[in-house]
Amino acid sequence: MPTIGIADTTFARYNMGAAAVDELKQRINAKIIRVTVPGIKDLPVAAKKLIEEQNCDIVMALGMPGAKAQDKTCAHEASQGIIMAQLMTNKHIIEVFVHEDEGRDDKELAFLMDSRTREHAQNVVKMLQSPDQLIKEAGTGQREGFADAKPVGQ
Ligand SMILES: Cc1nc2c(=O)[nH]c(=O)nc-2n(C[C@H](O)[C@H](O)[C@H](O)CO)c1C
Repeated sequence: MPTIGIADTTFARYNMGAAAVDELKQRINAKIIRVTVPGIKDLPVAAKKLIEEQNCDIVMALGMPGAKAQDKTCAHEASQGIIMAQLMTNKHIIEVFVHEDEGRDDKELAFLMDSRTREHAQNVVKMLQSPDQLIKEAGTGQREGFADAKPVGQ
């Protein structure tokens, strides 16, 4: 049975961790370990600890960069930390960020935070259980949250 780590934040305006746990529980028999940290810059070490101290096979790092310029910088820094944590542990940390200004209003933002989280949870299940399914989907313009893009040149 795989162990899946979920790290989310209190800064986010939607309970992304709850959505991830709910989606995973419907789709896979796994041990799920969840932690919540204040913000996205706290996610890299939270994910690394889930892997190294809690033996997680894969981690979802869930967060919401705000709309201000300093939030965008913060998101870039957090992403770099998450990539570094992946390279240090040789495990995937699926970064699920929804920028606050991706939604036209609160309703669309909530929809996007829920749907992107759930679709990435489905990706995690595929990565663990059926990586061949991802190969079948290669180049098909998959997008998490909003509608998929159309593939070109085939
Ligand atoms: C400027 C800023 N922006 C965000 C953000 O957009 N999203 C988020 O989740 N957290 C933000 N934070 C908080 C940091 O990620 C972090 O929690 C604190 O610096 C404490 O380590 C900060 C400081």
